[in-house]
Formats: sequence, structure tokens, C-alpha cells
Amino acid sequence: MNAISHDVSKPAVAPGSEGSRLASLNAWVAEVAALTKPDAIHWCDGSDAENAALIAQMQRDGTLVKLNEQTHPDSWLHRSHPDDVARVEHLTFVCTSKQDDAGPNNHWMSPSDGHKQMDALFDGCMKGRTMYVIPYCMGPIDSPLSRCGVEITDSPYVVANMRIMTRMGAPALARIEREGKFVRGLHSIGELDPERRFIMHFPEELTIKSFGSGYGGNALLGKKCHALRIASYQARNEGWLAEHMLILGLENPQGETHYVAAAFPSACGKTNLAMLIPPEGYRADGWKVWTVGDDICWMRPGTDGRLYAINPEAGFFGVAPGTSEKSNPNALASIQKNTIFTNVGVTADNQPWWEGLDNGQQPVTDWRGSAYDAAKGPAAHPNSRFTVSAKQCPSYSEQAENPAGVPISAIVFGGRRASLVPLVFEARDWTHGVLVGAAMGSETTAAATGAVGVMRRDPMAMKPFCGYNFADYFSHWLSFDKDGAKLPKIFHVNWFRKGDDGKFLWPGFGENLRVLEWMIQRVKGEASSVETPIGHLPAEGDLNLDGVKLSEEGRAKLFGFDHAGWQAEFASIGEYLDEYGPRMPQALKDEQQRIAKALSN
Ligand SMILES: Nc1nc2c(ncn2[C@@H]2O[C@H](COP(=O)(O)OP(=O)(O)OP(=O)(O)O)[C@@H](O)[C@H]2O)c(=O)[nH]1
Ligand SMILES: O=C([O-])CC(=O)C(=O)O
Ligand SMILES: [Mn+2]
Repeated sequence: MNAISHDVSKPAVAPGSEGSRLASLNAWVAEVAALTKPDAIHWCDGSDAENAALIAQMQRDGTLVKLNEQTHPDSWLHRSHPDDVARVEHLTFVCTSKQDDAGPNNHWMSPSDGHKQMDALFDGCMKGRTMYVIPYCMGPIDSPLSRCGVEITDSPYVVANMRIMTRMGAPALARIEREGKFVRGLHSIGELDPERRFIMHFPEELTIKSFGSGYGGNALLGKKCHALRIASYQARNEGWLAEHMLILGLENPQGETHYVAAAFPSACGKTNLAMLIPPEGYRADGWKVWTVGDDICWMRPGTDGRLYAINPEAGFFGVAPGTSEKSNPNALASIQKNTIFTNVGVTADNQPWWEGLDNGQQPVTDWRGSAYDAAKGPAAHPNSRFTVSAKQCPSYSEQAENPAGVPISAIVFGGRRASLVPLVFEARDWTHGVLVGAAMGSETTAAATGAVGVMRRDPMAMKPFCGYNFADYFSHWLSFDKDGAKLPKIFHVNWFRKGDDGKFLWPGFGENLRVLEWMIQRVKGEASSVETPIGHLPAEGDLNLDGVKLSEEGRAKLFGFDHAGWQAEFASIGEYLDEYGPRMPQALKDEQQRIAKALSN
């Protein structure tokens, strides 16, 4: 490897002059090395040569398998340990001094117990391994909204993924040296033993410790651990928002672009909406969707009172199954080269394959590396993923690199709801919109271990990711509604309503543009709606459904309002808010009661 490698017998000194602001980083690296006892320390510079050397090493030891060079140049398959395929919410902790600060929404441990438990796991865990030090920046390197971190890991797979997902290496280290402040993330794959696996967050110390998993959301610490759990905590103290949201730009035929941020739970459609290709007629008229981000959004009020958003990530860690030329052509085009596939199947000629790819090919090997046998389950794991640079996405927005961010016109919440919830409705005002987000429910997916298809409350799609008490988080959201604020309108969508036959009633994907169009018309005051106790619904004819085939049942369920059903839902929402006790903001409880009362008439 032609980059800076350090012998552990000597103190590990990062690039930077004596007494520079990297002193605390150097001290921490030395402290971690003393605990974990690696054979070597490697400071990642993010160069192509470094990446090539790591890839070659992983190819030699079997961590990566080369895919078909003709069809998928420079692309790799990684097969994880079969017990390490998703986030582990039951093993994820927020360690605050006071338990109440973590809230009922988090598993909690005291910081001293958390450190003790983790340090025991890390003790000597890197013997025989190289310790990689990864300086990274979340967000454009020159943006005041961006934040830096350093991840220490013993996994070259993590290094290769962090290189795609973040601005990693020398420029990030230079920013850390300037700022003197960074989030500390310590990671080891350990023995990949599910019994010795924990992901712990110490928000008061801006520190993360993750042991025993190599899976994305558990191991790429810039993503969920830093950019959501730690950042949400920082954002509350500093007056901004760190959210589980995609960001897209919707360009109309007049050439105006409106930016939309949307929070859907894991595996509920963010990547797909962010990369939407408009239906044919719309395309001909000049409608376009630009992708700014597909998973995380950091937003801050600008001097004009509007919310400005950046995507802190530089790549996509997207769900493979269901991605096809028909459902998401932009994603498919993005992953034709320089892509790491994790836990997909492969074809006879070594191309990646997953359920729903629908390209006429067949898998011969499943995600475990066994001969494919349909009777033994899917070829690709349901949570198999691709990691790819955002720059390879044909719809990647030029504005995604704008250090000032993009102004948000609409915020959208949504979940997987087979029943009750209509296709779209609009909140009356900001407080109502915060309640709509707080009351979100969704059926669980394969993105986390545990049962799939179980309905649970997932406020703002942040249930697994909010680094502090949800009651305080809702108060923080409410606090943005102040003099001079020009806040986005808030909407709720449901692409997943099912009919009596158990099939989705709404065609979804590209057709979701019709819903975005109505939202922007509402933002501009150009579209009408019908008022109901739960908010404004589009009236028959308000949404352009030309060319969409909907059954009688579909129309009724997607655009109707089920009074009795919502009465029961609001009773359940009231009980949910009460679980947070007196910390729950009164304004939100009042809003819930106002609507419950309107529904009782
Ligand atoms: N029926 C239907 N399914 C959809 C739609 N959009 C996405 N999906 C499916 O939902 C699944 C997950 O979608 P993604 O867009 O990858 O989810 P995500 O929200 O980005 O997920 P994370 O990366 O886990 O945060 C895929 O299987 C998609 O095919 C839609 O409009 N309708
Ligand atoms: O974090 C991950 O591993 C993938 C993801 O986006 C999610 O689960 O929401
Ligand atoms: Mn996500």
C-alpha cells in the first residue's frame, strides 16, 4: 500500500504540524491503538491508489468477489456473514447522563456502563489486523452546514464503502485541522458474533462505539450513527434539523425548480422517489426530477427565513431488490460500474441479480454463495444493497454540491399503510404538520432485523435514528415556527394502500410525480382541496389522473376519508403521545385533541 502506514511501536502521528489542532485526534488514535492492539495503523487519504490496494487485498482474501467486467466494470460482490445483514435496533443504545434525555424511543445505558461494556469488547480486538483511520466530512467539503468525523475501523470493506458514501481522506482531515472538532467513531467487526454486537452512541461526547457488525447502518458510522443519531442531538443544540429524508428538485415545464424533502421509514421508497422519472406525457412536457439526496437531510433556516437543506452523504447505500429498468431506471444506470453489491445473487456469467430486477436473466448462486434453489428463499437477501457514488446518478442535481444548500418548499411524511391512510393529504399549518410527522405509522421492513410487516409508530421515520427524547425532538420541530420563518408546507403520502385482493392500489414509482405536482400547486396556491379533520385532501379532479387506471375501489380508498377509522387512529395517537409523559409538548397534545374532537362529531 503506497499510503502512510504507521508502525504501532511508534506513536501514530497524523499529518499536521507539531501542536496543530490535530493533537486531540492523534491522542485519541494512540489511545484506541493501545486498547485494540492492531498490528498496523493506516491513515486513509482517500486516494485512488489507496482504494485500489484495499480492493486488491479484499479480492485476495475473498471479502470481495469480482463481478463481470464487461457488463459491470470495477464492480464487486460482498457476501456478509449470514447473521449480519441489517441494522440491529435492539442492540443500538443512546448513552446520555440522564436516562430521560434518551427517552422511551431509545435503548439507554449510562455513559460509564456503556464505555465499560464496549471497551471490554474492544480490548485487543485488532490483534493481527490493520487499524484504519478514516477522516471524513458529511456534506460538501466547503459548506458551513457540513460536519466532520473520524471513523477508526478494522474493516477494509468499511473503508471502501466510506470512501463512496462520504467525502473521505485528505480534504476532510484538512477541515478537521482547521475546525479542531469532529465526531469520534470507533468500529470493529470483532468476531461478527451476534451475541457480542452493540452500537452505542454518546451524544454528549460526540462519540460512537460499534462492535461486532460489518453491515452498513451498523458499521459505516458516518451514516445513521453520525449523520442522524449524533447529528440530531447536535442539531437540537445548534438550531437545525438532521432528518431521515430524501431531497429532490422538481423542475416544471417553465423551468422553475422546487425542492422537496421526504421522510419515509427504511425501505419505504426514499431512493425511488428521489430518482423518479416522470411518466411519458409529463416528460414530453418538460418535467424533470433532480436527485439531491436519497436518505439523509440536514436543514437550517437561512437569513430569508426559509429552510435550506444539504445531503450530508456523497453516495447511495440503496436497497437492491425491486430495482429495475421499469421501477428505477436512474438507480439502475447508476450501478453499472464502480459499485459494491452486498448480499445479492449472481448469474451464470457473474452479473449481480436480485428479485424484481426483471432483466430476463436468472440467478445461479444465492447471496450466501450456495447454488440458487427457489425453495430455499430468495437469491438476493431482501435487504441486499448497492453502494455507489451519487455522481454516477444521471439525475444527480448540480445543486447537491452547493455549500448553501437548497431551499425546501415542501416536507413530506409517509409510511407503509395497507389500510386507512389515503394517497395524500396536506397539514393545515406547521403545528399540525409536526403532529402528522409525530403520528406516522409504518409496517416494519427487512432493513432492520426482526419481524417484517408489523405496524409501529415511526415518527418522522426517525424511530431508529433520533439521538434524544422524542418529546424534546417534537418541541424542537415546533420551535421553527417563529416570527420571520417561511416554513415549507407539510404533506403526508401513502404509496402502499392495498385493496381487498391484497395488491397495491396505487401504481407508484414514476406516477408519484402526479402527487408531487399537486403539492407544488398547493404551495403556489394554485390547486384546490377538500378540508377534513385530518387535513386537506385533493378533491376528485384536483390531481391529474389522466392515463392512470384505477378501480372504483382504488379511487374510493386512495382519495376517500374513513371517518370511523380515523377516530380509532386518533385515539391510538393520543395514547402514543401520552407514553412520553409531561415532556411531550402541550401544543402537540392540544392539536391531537382538537382533531380527535372534530372526529367525534
Ligand atoms: N408499491 C410501491 N413500492 C415502492 C414504491 N417506491 C418504492 N417502493 C419499494 O420499496 C422498497 C424500498 O424502497 P427504497 O426507495 O429503496 O427505500 P428507502 O426509503 O430509500 O430505504 P432505506 O435505504 O432503507 O432508508 C423497494 O422494494 C421498492 O421497490 C412505490 O411508489 N410503490
Ligand atoms: O442504515 C442502513 O443500513 C440503510 C438505511 O438507509 C436504513 O436502514 O434506513
Ligand atoms: Mn435509511
